[in-house]
Amino acid sequence: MTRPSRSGKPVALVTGPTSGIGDGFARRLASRGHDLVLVARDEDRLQALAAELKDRHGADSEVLVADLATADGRDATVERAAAGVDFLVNNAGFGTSGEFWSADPALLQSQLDVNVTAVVQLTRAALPSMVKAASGTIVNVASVAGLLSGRGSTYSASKAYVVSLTEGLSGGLAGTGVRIQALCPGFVRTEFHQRAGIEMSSIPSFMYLSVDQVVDASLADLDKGRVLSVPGLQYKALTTASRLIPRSLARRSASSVGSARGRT
Ligand SMILES: NC(=O)C1=CN([C@@H]2O[C@H](COP(=O)(O)OP(=O)(O)OC[C@H]3O[C@@H](n4cnc5c(N)ncnc54)[C@H](OP(=O)(O)O)[C@@H]3O)[C@@H](O)[C@H]2O)C=CC1
Ligand SMILES: N[C@@H](C=O)C(=O)O
Repeated sequence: MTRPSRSGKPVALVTGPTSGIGDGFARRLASRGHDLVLVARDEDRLQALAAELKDRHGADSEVLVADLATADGRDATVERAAAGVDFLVNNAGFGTSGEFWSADPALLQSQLDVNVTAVVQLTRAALPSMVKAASGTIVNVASVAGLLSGRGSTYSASKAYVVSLTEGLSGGLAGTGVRIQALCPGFVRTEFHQRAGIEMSSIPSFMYLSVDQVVDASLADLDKGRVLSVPGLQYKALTTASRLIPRSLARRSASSVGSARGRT
C-alpha cells in the first residue's frame, strides 16, 4: 500500500475524468473499492462526478482543478501524485484539427504539455512510493495512433512517445511489483473528436469502441501482465498486420483509414 486515503481505501488518481475514457476509469475504479483523486479543468463536472461516486460506490474523492497544459496545474498534480497513490491513470489528452503548418504554435505546445509532459511528470512523481511499497499500477492512455504512423503529426507523435516511455519503463520496473501499461485504443465514442473538430462521418461504426470496452480490456490486460493493451479485435488485427507489412504500406493504409489530413 502506498498512501491510503483517510478512509483507508487505496487511492486512484485519474486525469481527465470529466468525460470519456477517464470518466469510465474513475467509475470502474470506484466500483472496485478505490477512493479517487479527480484532476481536470471543469470544476462543476468534477464535483458532480465526485458526488455520484460517493452515492453509488461510497468512494471519497479529492477534486483537483488543474489545467495540465500549465506548469502550475502540473505542479499541483505532481505534488499530490508524489504524496502517494496506488493507481495512476494518465488519461487527459486531446487532438486538434487543421494542418500542422497552419496550427497555432501555442496550441501545439499545450498538446505536447498535456499529452506528454504531464504523463512524464506524473509517472515520475508517482513511482517512488509505488516502488517502495512494491505495489502500484500506472495506465498511460496512448492510442493506436501511437503505433501506426501516417495519422496526423503531433498527436500521433505524442502518443508514440507515451508508448515508448511506457514500454521502456516496463523493463526497469520488472520485479518491483509495480505494473505499467500503455493503453492504445482506436476510435472511441467520447467528446474527443468533437472537441478537436475532427470530421468523423466517414468512419464506419464497426471501427468504434465503447468506453466500457476500453476499460475492460485495460484491466484484463493488466491482470495478464500485458504492457501494451490494444482493445478490440479489429484493432488487434490492424496493429498486428501493420507490423508484418512494409512500413511504407502501413503508413499509406493508416492514412486512408484514419484520414491523415485535417488533423495535427
Ligand atoms: N476518443 C478516442 O477515439 C481516443 C482517445 N484516446 C485518448 O484517450 C484519452 C481520453 O480521451 P477521451 O476520453 O476520448 O476524450 P474526452 O475529450 O472525452 O476527454 C478528455 C479529458 O481530458 C481532460 N483534459 C483535456 N485537456 C486538459 C487539460 N489541459 N488539463 C486537464 N485535463 C484536460 C478533459 O477534462 P476538462 O475539459 O474538464 O479539463 C476530459 O476529462 C486522451 O489521452 C486521448 O488522446 C486514445 C485513443 C482514441
Ligand atoms: N483514435 C483517436 C485518438 O487517438 C483518433 O485518432 O481519432
